Amino acid sequence: MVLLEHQILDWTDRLYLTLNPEDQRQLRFWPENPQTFREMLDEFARNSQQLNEILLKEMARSLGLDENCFLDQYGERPLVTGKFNYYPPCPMPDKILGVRPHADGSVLTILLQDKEVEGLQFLKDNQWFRVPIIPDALFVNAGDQAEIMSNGIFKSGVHRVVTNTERERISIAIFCIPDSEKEIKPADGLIDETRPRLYKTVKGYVGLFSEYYLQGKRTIEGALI
Ligand SMILES: O=C(O)CCC(=O)C(=O)O
Ligand SMILES: [Fe+2]
Repeated sequence: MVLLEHQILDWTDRLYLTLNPEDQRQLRFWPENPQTFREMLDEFARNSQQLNEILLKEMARSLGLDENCFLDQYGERPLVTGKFNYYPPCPMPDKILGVRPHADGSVLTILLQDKEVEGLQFLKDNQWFRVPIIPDALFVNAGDQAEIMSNGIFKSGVHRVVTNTERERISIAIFCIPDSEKEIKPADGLIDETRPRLYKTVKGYVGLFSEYYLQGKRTIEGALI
């Protein structure tokens, strides 16, 4: 998205499609070619939502919480968006990134990586670590809203995508996002004297994302108490 005149662009082309709620789908933007695309994407969306549910229940249980504790925060009409990323070969990979460092604004992101070309890296202890390719495996990462709900236990990792001069790369990211009308906050069971509440109650969180991203800031900083 180009929101500012002098914005630094990422080396990527993207297609965003809203997958859920179904009545929000804008089918005119859904490719008709190949013919199986729409049906396959519909199935992928449904399976991704199921995976999101299973993972959130297990995440809650792993912290000794009621299994629906995180899932209940999604509200009536959770949003699922699919982001199709295309990174063309880049003549100057040391000067520009495919995606600049950021953390996702979702609760969970389910990523299908390119089967052959690496590019995704995560930041840990001030060092970038490559995410290896495991063909057909899904890579799942916690986003800012998982960090908020878990009062900082599940960290929303900072990541970036590097480009290369030789080969194009593709990936599909599915972002699982609560209803924008629903308030998100740290689970009560995760707050006590030894672990004080770290985050405010937020609403419509992903709406804040672009503004922070363009300023090179982390959105979650705005949610800290
Ligand atoms: O292309 C990738 O591997 C990841 C892209 C990403 O981080 C994003 O779309 O938020
Ligand atoms: Fe991301």
